[in-house]
Parts: sequence; structure tokens; C-alpha cells
Amino acid sequence: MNEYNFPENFLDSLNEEPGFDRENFVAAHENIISPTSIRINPFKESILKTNEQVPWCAEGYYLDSRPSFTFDPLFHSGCYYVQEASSMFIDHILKYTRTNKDEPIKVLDLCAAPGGKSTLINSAITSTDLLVSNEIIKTRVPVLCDNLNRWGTANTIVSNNDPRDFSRITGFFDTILVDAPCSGSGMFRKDAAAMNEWSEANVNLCRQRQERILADVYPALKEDGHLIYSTCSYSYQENEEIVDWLCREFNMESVRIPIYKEWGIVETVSPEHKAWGYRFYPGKVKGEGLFAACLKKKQETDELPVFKTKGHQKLALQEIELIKQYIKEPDAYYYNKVNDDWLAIGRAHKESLDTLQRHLYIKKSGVRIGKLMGNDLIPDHELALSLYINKDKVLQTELNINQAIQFLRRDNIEINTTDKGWSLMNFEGHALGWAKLLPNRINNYFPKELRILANAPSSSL
Ligand SMILES: C[S@@+](CC[C@H](N)C(=O)[O-])C[C@H]1O[C@@H](n2cnc3c(N)ncnc32)[C@H](O)[C@@H]1O
Repeated sequence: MNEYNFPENFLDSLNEEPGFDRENFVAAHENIISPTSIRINPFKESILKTNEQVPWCAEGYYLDSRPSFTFDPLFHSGCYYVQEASSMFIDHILKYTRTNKDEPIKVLDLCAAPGGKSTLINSAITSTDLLVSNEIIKTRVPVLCDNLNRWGTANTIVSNNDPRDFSRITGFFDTILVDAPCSGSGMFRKDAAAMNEWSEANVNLCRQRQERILADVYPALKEDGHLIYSTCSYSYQENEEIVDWLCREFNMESVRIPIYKEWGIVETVSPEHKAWGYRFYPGKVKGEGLFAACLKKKQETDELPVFKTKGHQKLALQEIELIKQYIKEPDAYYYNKVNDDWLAIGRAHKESLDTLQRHLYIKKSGVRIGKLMGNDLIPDHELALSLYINKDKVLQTELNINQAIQFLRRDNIEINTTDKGWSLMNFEGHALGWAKLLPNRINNYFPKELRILANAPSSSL
């Protein structure tokens, strides 16, 4: 064993890597606790900002200590996402590469669960832009949907596909993020167990998988579109060598991202194509290990297929009129019924949804509004958290912190009210979910699978 119980050969394997300072790196692992950072939701105003901002992301903030997020109702209402600071660099790349804000873009987050970078992309784009958030592993899709539901936007489609399925949607996306599965050395400080998984053989396996993922998704990128590639590995094989491979095998050029020296990020160039990359080392940055690079597709080699729009089932216009009452600016949305549930997605994304539905396994599109029972809406949890709910149409009940925690536990709550019917349950004005107010009791509709099960810590947030 060596310093800090790093895996055998790990430190030696990094000795030649750009910007690697062995002493500083080991000291950062031995002496510095992993910093806690959050990224606030720009669409849900809250007073969570702290004095120390993450330098490369305007919405990122460091916290002095790690509170119990589970017991903070604002976490459940989607006012912020707990995210490691280095990962927020993707925001900086997205903003730099977005030159024309007037033209809507389509972004794919290919390896998206649990959704940290998807919520980040969602904050960086506008409602006329589209985010497709994909996760290959079925069991990881629910957490991705939950995190996106909390963010509250109606311009996201979640799919559950293998990267190869995207090769059929030629030239569809303006930007693709591949936050690739990797050997995970960048997370050693946060997750010491990851060290047991590390080996040189695994680094090589990861590299092969990364190449396969990138080759599969490449056709889906538009000409002049950007590919953002990131890993939480320090290994050269998974980073600079992959960037070189992309430049060699595909028609791509490297994009240099401006950074400030005081950020502590190490800019690297790949040996063969001199392509830029950005390395984050704990000890040099206040964050964990990350590698990121951005490339631009030079020329479309295949001819673009013409996408035909599928014919639609005859829409139940009367039902749509009922649904629309619950939505702010209702004409801005396209309403779609899947089984018995009504969903709304920005009207601008209807055609994209048609195309994607023909090629992908769609798990969520826009916001689920709920089911109609006669003339009544049984509202969905997604509607409660969404930014587009027409709050004039529904009852709202403000809860204090204890009532909010009871609600989030799905316990019985006692409140003094004469109101009756479906009500949003709010904390500090932010919706947590639905309850039905009945003459002699309150039915709690907070989703069972999301309820707080843990015991409250002695001091919560
Ligand atoms: C680094 S994690 C993504 C983290 C996520 N982008 C975020 O910010 O929350 C990599 C993801 O890739 C997925 N994955 C694993 N194997 C894959 C494959 N062969 N193709 C595509 N994705 C894969 C994993 O399930 C995991 O969700």
C-alpha cells in the first residue's frame, strides 16, 4: 500500500500526467475534506445563496458544512441541486459555445442519471430549447425523472436507450454531452470505496466503452454542433487519448474554452492533435477530479434524412380545454395523452417529440399534469413542482417546517383550514406536492417512493 491507501500503481500511473503534482494531490486527499456545494435553481427563487460562489458557475455556491438535505423542504421542492463543484464547469462550456441565443437548440445528455448535469443544462437553456436526457440503465431512470421533475421545466424528454439507438437520429442535436462512465478516480476523496474498483485493466476497459459510446452517438450530432466530453477520471487513456481518438477517427476539431488562471484548472493539449482539455485536481481547485473537453463537428458526411411527422390520434379537445385551465400560458404547450395521463410539453418541441418517439423509448416528455375523472383533474406530483402550474386555479396551503417534514414523510398532518379539495402544500411559497382537504381529514398525496424515511438529525438545515 502507499500514501492514503491509494490503489497499487495508481499514483505512479499519474506521474506523467499534465499538471499532476503528487505531493499536493496526496495532501489534498489526506488533509482536505471534500467541499459541499449546491447549484440553485434559477427558476425557483430562494435565498440559498452563500458568500462563496463556485468561480466557473454563477449558480453554484459552496456551503460551510454539509447539512441534512433530506430534512430541508426546499431541497424537495427543487430550489437547488447538491452538486460537486468541478462538474459545474459544464455550465461554463455550454455558455461559451452558445453563440446565437436567438436560435433554439437541441441538447442531448447521453449518460444522464442521476441528473446533475441535466438539471445544469436545463438551467443554461431556454424554454424554446430542448433537452433530451438519456439513461441506459432502466433502474436509474426514476431518479433522473425525479430530479428533473423537481427542476420544474417543460422542455425535457427523458429516454431509456442504448447510445447506439441515437445513431438513427442523424444530425438531430446541436450539443451532445457525454459524461462518460469511467474508472472514477476523481471521486476517490468523496467515495473511498471507489478505490477498490480501480485497476489499470479497468481503465482500459472504460476507455474501450467510452470509444464505443462516442462512436455510437456521433451521427446524432449536427454539423457545427458541439460534443462535450467529460469524465471523473485522471487517467490519460480516458481523457486526452480519447480526445485524440475523436479528432483522428471523426471529422472534429477541438474548441478552446477560456479560463482564468486563478480558477486553478489545468489546461492540457493532447499529444497527437493538440486538442484542448481541462483537468481539475483537488488541491488546485475547490472540487473533485474532473476532465472536460469540447469538440466541434466540422462537416456532415451523411445526408440528413427528412423526418416525417407521424399522424396523431384524434385529440380529445374537450379534455384539453379542461386541462388547460391548470396551466399558465396554456397555448404555449402541446398536450399529449399517454395511457390515462395528460402531459404538456412546450409547443415548439412537438415535432422533435414525434421524431424521438419513433426511435427511442421515451420515459417522460415535458410535465405530467394528471388524469381526468369526469370534469375533475387528479393532479400529478409533477404538476405541483412544475414552473407552469396556474396557481390561481388551485388552493394553496402554507406549511411550517414541522408540518412540511410531516408532509414529506407522508404522515398525517393537522392544519386549521376550512378549504376543501386539492391543495398545493407549500413551504416558504414553494410547492412540495398535493394533499386533498376533506371536511374531517387531509389526505396526503406526496409520492410514497419519495417520502422521507430517515430519522431527523439532531440539527437539520
Ligand atoms: C458519470 S455517470 C453520469 C452522471 C450524470 N451525468 C450526472 O451528472 O448526474 C455515467 C452514467 O453512464 C451510464 N452508463 C453506464 N454504461 C453506459 C453505456 N454503455 N452507455 C451509456 N451510458 C452508460 C451510467 O448508468 C451512469 O448513469
